[in-house]
Amino acid sequence: MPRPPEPGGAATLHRVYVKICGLREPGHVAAAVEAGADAVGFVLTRSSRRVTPERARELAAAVPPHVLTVAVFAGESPEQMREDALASGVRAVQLHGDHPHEDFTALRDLGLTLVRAGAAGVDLRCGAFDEDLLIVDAPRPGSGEPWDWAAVRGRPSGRWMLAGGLDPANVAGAIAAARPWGVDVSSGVESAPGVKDAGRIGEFVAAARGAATG
Ligand SMILES: O=C(O)c1ccccc1NCC(=O)[C@H](O)[C@H](O)COP(=O)(O)O
Repeated sequence: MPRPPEPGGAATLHRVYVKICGLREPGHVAAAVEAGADAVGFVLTRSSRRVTPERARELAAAVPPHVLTVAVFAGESPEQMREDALASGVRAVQLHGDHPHEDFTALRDLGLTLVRAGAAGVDLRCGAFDEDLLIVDAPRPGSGEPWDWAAVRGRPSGRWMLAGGLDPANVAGAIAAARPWGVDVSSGVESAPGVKDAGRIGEFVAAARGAATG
């Protein structure tokens, strides 16, 4: 199973992992890859950013193996997620919201990287649901709404990404405030709701890479 790199130790400065989410166009996927993103996300759930599994497969096919391709779900059944994940050919699935531990267990045999995502009230231990990565997000995913990132500093453990209202201008400060292992963004790299912007994608990755976390 593909696994992302280990998080840095307590006193180790490490390269921040960067995921760009909600991509719908080949040019924006290429921009994310070119900028040096570690992961790209395709939303396969109810959203203005939704793509079909077939479209996700087309987009994922152009992504080199060192970049993780992620299908994002929220509330679908394990059967539906299995079907759509396999149809899209991604290497990771992200379960957003109130999915129970059993849903992760039901997907484990697919051999994909499992990502659990939720607001700061969820269990903040990465691996608590047998997932490989954790995203700590705003209450409304994909809304672009900032929240009190510093409030979670020191609380999540393992490979965890900060998300929710990040953009090229604030991501370095958010990293300094929360000290995450990685960051995830969607709205903050768009020029209009649901419309990605190649320039902002590049700026976001550069700003996140310019920050260090320990
Ligand atoms: O992006 C969406 O539209 C979405 C809809 C439903 C569930 C999850 C969704 N996105 C998940 C993500 O990983 C986003 O990148 C994350 O919520 C951050 O979004 P934003 O605040 O817009 O940067």
